[in-house]
Amino acid sequence: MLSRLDLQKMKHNKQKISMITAYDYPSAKVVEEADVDMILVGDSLGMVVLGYASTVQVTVDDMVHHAKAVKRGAPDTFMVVDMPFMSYHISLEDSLANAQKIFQQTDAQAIKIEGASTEALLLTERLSEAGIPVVAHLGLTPQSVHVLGGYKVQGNDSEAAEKLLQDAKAIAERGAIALVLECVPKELASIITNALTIPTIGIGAGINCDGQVLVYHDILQYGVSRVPKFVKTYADYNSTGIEGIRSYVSEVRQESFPKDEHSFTIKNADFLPTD
Ligand SMILES: Nc1nc(=O)c2c([nH]1)NC[C@@H]1CN(c3ccc(C(=O)N[C@@H](CCC(=O)O)C(=O)O)cc3)CN21
Ligand SMILES: CC(C)C(=O)C(=O)O
Ligand SMILES: [Mg+2]
Repeated sequence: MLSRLDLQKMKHNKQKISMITAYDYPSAKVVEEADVDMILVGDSLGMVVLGYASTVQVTVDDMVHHAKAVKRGAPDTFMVVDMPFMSYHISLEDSLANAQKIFQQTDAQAIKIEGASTEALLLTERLSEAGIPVVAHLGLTPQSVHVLGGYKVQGNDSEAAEKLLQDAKAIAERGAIALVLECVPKELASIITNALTIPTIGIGAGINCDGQVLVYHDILQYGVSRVPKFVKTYADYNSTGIEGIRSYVSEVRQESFPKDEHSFTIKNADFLPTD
């Protein structure tokens, strides 16, 4: 399994890091089989697999429940788990306890927190000191969607771009092992990537990040209807899945399923009860 040192080495050697989300046992098995470098149990699970309108409703218990299933499906892959909305902004004590719960109960390799707020910076330092690796997440931070006013590209003017760079440096200084950059112009993501010794993992942040992350269901077109501009889909599960299920339904109706090969036969017909 990857370690923090391997991540830095990969950046140094310009070896790109692949990351994908997974939310349950089967998706984790598929992802580990496909040899991805890192798994993210993202709080996007609230939208993608629970059907919420945003990630704001997701709880610590939701994250633990899903991450445990992911670990069972992908025991040998580096697993990062998102800390959900408001689980690290009430008090430092609560934040540490929530991080401990997620890290210990799920057997994760790192936790991820959004933003560079006072709380996020302090927590990153305290968790790193305590032995819990932290992945940072800047740019579009979906837990703040109601403050940002939508899922929009960030760092578009000189002031916002400068703040993003300073935030990235600050969170790296506090000990973050990697930085997810979401929906940032590729030129700015490139500058931030060059300014840091820790790897950047982009989602909608261009080719010059040290790695890329996408949502499992976006890559496979699985249960999602509209996908963001930065997504490339590599399979079409919606079509093949619906097609397969339609065939099943139709064969049940036509009595062409099940056939003998899907059925059991009794060894001695004398044992059959009479009605
Ligand atoms: N399925 C899925 N994929 C994701 O990548 C994802 C989620 N869900 N849920 C949590 C967040 C939300 N994300 C999103 C959602 C929408 C856009 C989006 O529609 N962006 C516009 C650009 C808007 C603008 O700046 O004008 C786009 O057209 O892509 C971006 C990120 C990323 N995350
Ligand atoms: C989109 C990625 C970076 C994420 O945080 C998530 O899936 O929750
Ligand atoms: Mg997330």
